[in-house]
Order: sequence, then structure tokens, then C-alpha cells
Amino acid sequence: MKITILGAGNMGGAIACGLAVNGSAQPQDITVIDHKGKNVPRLREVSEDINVVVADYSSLSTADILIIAVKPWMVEEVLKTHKALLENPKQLIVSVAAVVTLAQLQEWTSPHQPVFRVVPNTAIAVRQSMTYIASQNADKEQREQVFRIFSQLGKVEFVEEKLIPAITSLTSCGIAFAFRYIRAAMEGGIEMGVYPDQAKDAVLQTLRGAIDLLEANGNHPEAEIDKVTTAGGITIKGLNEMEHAGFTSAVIKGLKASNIK
Ligand SMILES: NC(=O)C1=CN([C@@H]2O[C@H](COP(=O)(O)OP(=O)(O)OC[C@H]3O[C@@H](n4cnc5c(N)ncnc54)[C@H](OP(=O)(O)O)[C@@H]3O)[C@@H](O)[C@H]2O)C=CC1
Ligand SMILES: O=C(O)[C@@H]1CCC=N1
Repeated sequence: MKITILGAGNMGGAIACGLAVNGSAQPQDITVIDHKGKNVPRLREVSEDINVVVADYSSLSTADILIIAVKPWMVEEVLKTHKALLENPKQLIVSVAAVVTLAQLQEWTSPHQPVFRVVPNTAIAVRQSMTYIASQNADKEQREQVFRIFSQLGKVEFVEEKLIPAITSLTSCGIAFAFRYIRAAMEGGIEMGVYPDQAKDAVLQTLRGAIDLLEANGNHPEAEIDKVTTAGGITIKGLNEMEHAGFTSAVIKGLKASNIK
């Protein structure tokens, strides 16, 4: 199965590296198209075997799966520019572009082309993405093919397209929100006299523990919070202060601001 990845930036590069390092695809079956060549050294550093080409679009005609990883506003242009190479009606067109819809992908390819809208996040670089997939005109086997690729790179779920904007906010943007929490907690630690690296380790291990607890017991987060908040104790003082400053409201407002339909 031949895969061409169009765009070798954060997403395209991470998908290529993830698949190559993991060994789930033969490196010679993956072609990454970088249009100016600036990403070639970075990809080569990860694996000498990744087939990176510069502005050579010939593999578009032979790929079984085309993964489009350019900026959203470029998707229409690249599909239209290379339309003559995209003649295989069974080729799976997979776009990771955040706001490009299945209807648009359909319009820019052909009416019965199997098209996929995939929502990863940057943790795909360490094969820990939360990835959602919606599809149109794809049969079960084609959906499984795309599922198999992305399940090498983290956790995958199929969703209806109408949920994609909200899911994108929670996961693709959400990873940045999580980093901002980590940074804020580190800054608090530093103000209290903890060294930055020590603060980072403390916050990361605490978050890992929180995730493992929720995954192990399936509890609602509030049930775990109840176990921490001793009546009259110190945790509730901190939590209430955070809520007075609008913590929950700020998170919800941020998620909704990123929920672009
Ligand atoms: N970053 C993220 O967290 C997420 C991104 N996405 C989506 O992934 C897509 C890619 O984003 P990201 O990887 O961050 O962006 P990047 O800018 O890192 O990567 C895009 C790449 O496409 C290249 N490119 C542009 N035009 C062409 C062309 N004609 N042929 C070949 N390559 C081309 C760019 O090259 P150059 O820079 O040299 O012009 C660049 O390397 C976007 O549509 C985004 O919405 C989805 C979920 C999360
Ligand atoms: O901020 C963005 O637009 C892209 C899409 C989701 C994450 N990054």
C-alpha cells in the first residue's frame, strides 16, 4: 500500500516519522512531498529510509492513500493544481486540514472519491495523538485502512463530521491548552521557590498520575477531587481561589472560541 504525504511540516513530518520509526509501513512505500526542501534534514535525522522528495508530485498518481498536510487554505489549490494526477477513483484522500470539510474535499476531487477528514494533535510526533476521523464515500475496508494508519500514531475514533469542530477544540487545540496549564503551574511553583526543572517534573508526574487514576477507575474527575479536598483543608482553599478567578469559565470560553464550524 503506497502512501503519499503532501506537506512535510509539523503534521506531515510527524506522520511520516511516526510510520517509519514504528515500522508499520515499509519506508519505500511512503513518499513525503516537501515543496521547498527545508524539512528534508529534519526528516532524514529521524530515518534515512524516509522517501522525501522536493516538489516532485509524480507519486500522487500511484499512491493508494494521499494524506494532505498543508495549511487549510492551500488544500483547494493543491488538489486543483494536481487534479490530472489524481485520477484513481479508489485513491483515499485524507486531509488533516483543520477547517476543510468533507463536502469541500468531495468538490475538489470527484463526486464518488473516498474522502477522509482526520483530526490529530501534535502528540502524533510521539505516537500519542488523540485522532478523530470522519469519512464520506468510503467502504468498511477503506475506513479500516485509514484507521490502521492512524492507530499506529495514537488513539483513534470515528466520529460524525458534525462533531469535528468541537473535537478539534478539545484535542488539536486542547493540547496547547494543556501546555498552558503546565506552564501556569510551573510559574506558580517557581514563585514559591521551586526550581523550573523541578517544577516541570512535579507538574508532569502529577498530571500523569491524574490521567492514570481516571483511566484506572473510570471515575468522574470530581470524585477524585473529593478524595483530595479535606474539609477545612488546604486544597479547597486553592480550588476556590482558582474558581473565584474564573478557572472553569476561562477553560470553557477558550474551548468555545476555538470551536470554529
Ligand atoms: N499543528 C497542529 O497542531 C495541527 C494542524 N492540523 C492541520 O494540519 C495541517 C498542516 O499543519 P502544520 O503541519 O502545523 O503546518 P506546517 O506549516 O508545519 O506544514 C505545512 C507544510 O506544507 C508545506 N507546503 C505548502 N504548500 C505545499 C505544496 N504545494 N507542496 C508541498 N508542501 C507544501 C509547507 O512548506 P513551507 O513551509 O516550506 O511552505 C509546510 O512544510 C493544517 O491544515 C492544519 O490545520 C491539524 C491538527 C493539528
Ligand atoms: O490552530 C490551528 O488552527 C491548528 C488546527 C488545530 C490546531 N492547530
